[in-house]
Amino acid sequence: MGDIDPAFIQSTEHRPKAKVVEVCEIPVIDLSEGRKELLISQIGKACEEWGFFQVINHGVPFEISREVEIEAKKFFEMSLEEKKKLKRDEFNAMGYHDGEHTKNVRDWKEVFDYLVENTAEVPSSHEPNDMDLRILTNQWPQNSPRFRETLQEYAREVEKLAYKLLELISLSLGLDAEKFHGCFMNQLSMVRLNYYPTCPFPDLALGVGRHKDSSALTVLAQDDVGGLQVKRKSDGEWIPVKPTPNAFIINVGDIVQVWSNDKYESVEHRVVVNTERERFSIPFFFSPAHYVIVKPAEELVNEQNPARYREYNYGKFFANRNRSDFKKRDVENIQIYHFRILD
Ligand SMILES: O=C(O)CCC(=O)C(=O)O
Ligand SMILES: [Fe+2]
Repeated sequence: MGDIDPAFIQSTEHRPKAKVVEVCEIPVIDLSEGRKELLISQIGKACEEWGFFQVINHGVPFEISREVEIEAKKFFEMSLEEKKKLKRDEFNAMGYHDGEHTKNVRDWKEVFDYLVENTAEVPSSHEPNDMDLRILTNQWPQNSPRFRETLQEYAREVEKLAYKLLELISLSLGLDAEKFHGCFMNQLSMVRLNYYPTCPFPDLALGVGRHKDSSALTVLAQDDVGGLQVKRKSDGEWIPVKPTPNAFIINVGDIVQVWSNDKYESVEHRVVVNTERERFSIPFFFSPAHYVIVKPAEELVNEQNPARYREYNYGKFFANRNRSDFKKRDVENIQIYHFRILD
């Protein structure tokens, strides 16, 4: 490859530094810990201090994770022509995509997205008064039943883990374990296969630009290459998340930030690429149904601690994001702070 397409170039302030210190500060939490109170406090502390943690002994069978990795690799090795048969578009956001923009700069990656439920209703448009709905549907490659079966099985397993984590997070906030479970009936949760090819310009481009996840929480599997960086809350430094074998990385998404009324923050993260090794990662975005109204939990709001967010409709937020993920636009896409009530 010769010159870099300018669409990929990050502005100077957002370019990755050539040298990053290899530190592993993100807490690692053992979910097989039998003392539940201890587990809840570890999770609460990690959510407060980092918005990120890793889990081990999480119950997702290793073989399933391994098989998904193999299927993901095979998928992205297919010709562009084959992959483009499953291309996602403005009407159906599920399938293959290689032109995603984060904050209006193109990401150095290819993705394949699928819903945990095979279909899901979403608003037809981001316009607040447009009540029309449409159906998103998974797109699967033909002649590859194994791909579909493996990915669906994986989604079911990770979903179980996501519910378990949501319970622990709710308990850590002093809320009922199942306080938010109802929001995930008709969920919009999806799994993304991320493929980051090697990049001849790793100092200019990013695999994914800095962003916060709009999910309630994200359960991410990464391979052993590394590249994910988290913005440390204490000083704004970008801290690499060192790959831990058989661990999942969990991060608080925008929805938990709002539900917790800012006790937990959806922290910015990004992915750096490199010249030597391609990388795969698989996030599961645990997200509610389109009709869910997201607002701070009433138990956490009082006169001393008033609600810090206006309520919003998750489906409209999703539709808005989706619109701007596709092409470079002149304005910043929708962000959770747009709903913040200013003091
Ligand atoms: O690849 C990764 O490690 C993280 C990807 C990510 O943040 C995302 O897809 O939202
Ligand atoms: Fe993310």
